Amino acid sequence: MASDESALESRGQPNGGSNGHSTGTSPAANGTIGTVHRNGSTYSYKQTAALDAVSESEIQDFLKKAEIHISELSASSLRPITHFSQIPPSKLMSKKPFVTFNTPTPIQSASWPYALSGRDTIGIAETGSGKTLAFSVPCVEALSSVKKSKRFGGHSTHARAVIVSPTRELAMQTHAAISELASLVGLSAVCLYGGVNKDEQRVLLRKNSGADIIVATPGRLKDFLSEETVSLSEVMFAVLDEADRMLDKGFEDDIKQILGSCPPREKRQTLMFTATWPMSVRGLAEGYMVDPVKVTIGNRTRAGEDGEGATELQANSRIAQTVEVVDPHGKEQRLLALLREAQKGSAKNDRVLVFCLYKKEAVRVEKFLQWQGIRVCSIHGDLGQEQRTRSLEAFKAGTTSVLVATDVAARGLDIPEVKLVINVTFPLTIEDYVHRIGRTGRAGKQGKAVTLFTEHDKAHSGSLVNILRGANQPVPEELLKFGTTVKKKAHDSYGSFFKDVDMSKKGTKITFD
Ligand SMILES: Nc1ncnc2c1ncn2[C@@H]1O[C@H](COP(=O)(O)OP(=O)(O)OP(=O)(O)O)[C@@H](O)[C@H]1O
Repeated sequence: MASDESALESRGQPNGGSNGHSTGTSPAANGTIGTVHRNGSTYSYKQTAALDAVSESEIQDFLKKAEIHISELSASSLRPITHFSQIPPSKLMSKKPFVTFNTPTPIQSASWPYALSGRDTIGIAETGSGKTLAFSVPCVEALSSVKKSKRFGGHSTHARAVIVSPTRELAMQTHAAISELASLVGLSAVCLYGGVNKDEQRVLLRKNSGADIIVATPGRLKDFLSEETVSLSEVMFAVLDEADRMLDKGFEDDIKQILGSCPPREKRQTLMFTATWPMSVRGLAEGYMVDPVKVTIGNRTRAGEDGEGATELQANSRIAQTVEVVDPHGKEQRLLALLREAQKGSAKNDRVLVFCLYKKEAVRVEKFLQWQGIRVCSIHGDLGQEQRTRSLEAFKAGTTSVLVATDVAARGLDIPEVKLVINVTFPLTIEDYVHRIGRTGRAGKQGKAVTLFTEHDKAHSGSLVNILRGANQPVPEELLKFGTTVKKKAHDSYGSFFKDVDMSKKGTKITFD
C-alpha cells in the first residue's frame, strides 16, 4: 500500500509546524496515525493495512491476554503490533532478516506504535521481556529516517541518539544488541564505559567521522562531555534504560547533566524502560519528558493514586521463588547444600548466580566456594574491569558455572540459561530483589530463585510477602512472623548496585536490630 510505504518516511521532514511539541492521533479506525510535531518536523506512524485488517475483537483479546495497559487507552489508542510484518515499511524493515524471533513480545507490541510515532514513552514490563529491542527498533528507525546531519565537527562526535545504562556490563550488552540493528541501515554505535583506558574509546568515537548512537554509563559519558570529545547537542533520541535506577538519587545529578546536554525535551524524543517503577521516581521522569505515554505489561495496575492507576511492583511469574528463613551463621553451609543439589548429576554444569550485598562478602563467599571445590568466578566493584569482563564471559561460556555477584549484576544482564538465582544476603531494596531474580526465567523460560532470609532482613518482610503473593508463590510461616507491614522507601537510599555499598559509611537503609 502506497500510504504504508511512506509511513515512517515523514519522520523528521520539516512540515512548517511549530517549534514546540504537540501530539495528535486520529480515531482508531482503519489507517490510524500517530503524529508528533517536534522541532519543526512531523513524526508520524501509520498503521499498516495488515494491522488494520485485524478485527477489533482480536485486538481486545490480545491486549487482555498479554495484560497490556496503556495510560491513555481511548478511542485514539494505537493498536499493538502483533506481528513483525505489521511494522510499517522502512529502511530497517526492508532488511532481512530484520530479527530472528517469531513474534514481538507484549512490551514491543504495545510500545512500538507510540515510540515509532515519535511519542515520549515509558515502558514497564517484567525482567527478560525484550525491553532492549523495544527501545532499539524506534531508535534505529528514528535515526535512519532522517537525513544525516553533521556528525563530527571540531574535536567532537555529535551523536544523534544516546542510551544511558547504569552498569558497564549492561551498556556493553545493549551496545552489542543495538549495533546489530544499526549496522543493517549503515548507522554506527559506540559504547562508552568506565574502568578502561579512554584512548581506545576516543579512537572509536572518531572512526568513520563519528558515531550515530552512543550507549554509555553516566560517569564516562560525563567525562567525554566535559572534555568535549562528545557532543549531545544534536541528539534526537534519548533512552534511560533501567529508568528508575537512572532517576534515583545516586544518578540524579548525572542524568540532569547528560539530558541537559541534549536539546530540550520538546526537541528530542525520550524513552524510559524498566521492570520496576517505584513512586519515588515517577514525578522526576515527567520532568524530562513531554506528555509521555505509559505502557505497562502485567496485571499490576491499581486504580487511583496517580490518576492513571498506580503500577505495582511485580516479579516475573515464571520464576519459582523460595524463601528460607535461616540463621545468619548458617548461610554459607546452606548455600553450599543448595549448589550441590542444583548441580547434581546431569545438571552439573547448570548456571547458578549467587548474589551478595557487599563486595567483601562476595570475596568471602567466592573463596569459601572455591575451597569447597566449586568452579566459581565473581563480579563486583572491587575487581578491575578486565577481571569483571573475564568473569562474565566465563560464566556465559559455561567454563565456570557459578558466578558470585553483588548488585552490579542485578539489572539487565541477559545471560542465557541461568537456572537458579540464590540470594545469600537480601538486597537493599525490594526492586533490587525483583531485578536479581529476574536474571533467570528470561524470554519465556522458567527459572528458580532461592532467598536466604535472616532476622537482619526483617524490614523487607512485608514487601517480600507482597511480591511472593503477587506471583502466586508460597509464603513461609517464618517469614510472616517478621511482619507484613511495608515500610515506605526513602528515595535517596534507593538501590545499591553500580556504586557498591561503601562499608565505611553508615548506611541509612540497612537496619540491623
Ligand atoms: N520478540 C522476541 N521473541 C523472543 N525473544 C526475544 C524477543 N525480543 C527479545 N528477546 C530475547 O529475550 C531476552 C531478554 O530480552 P532483554 O534483555 O531485552 O530483556 P529486558 O526486558 O530488558 O530484561 P531486564 O528487565 O532484565 O533488563 C534476550 O535474550 C532477547 O534476545
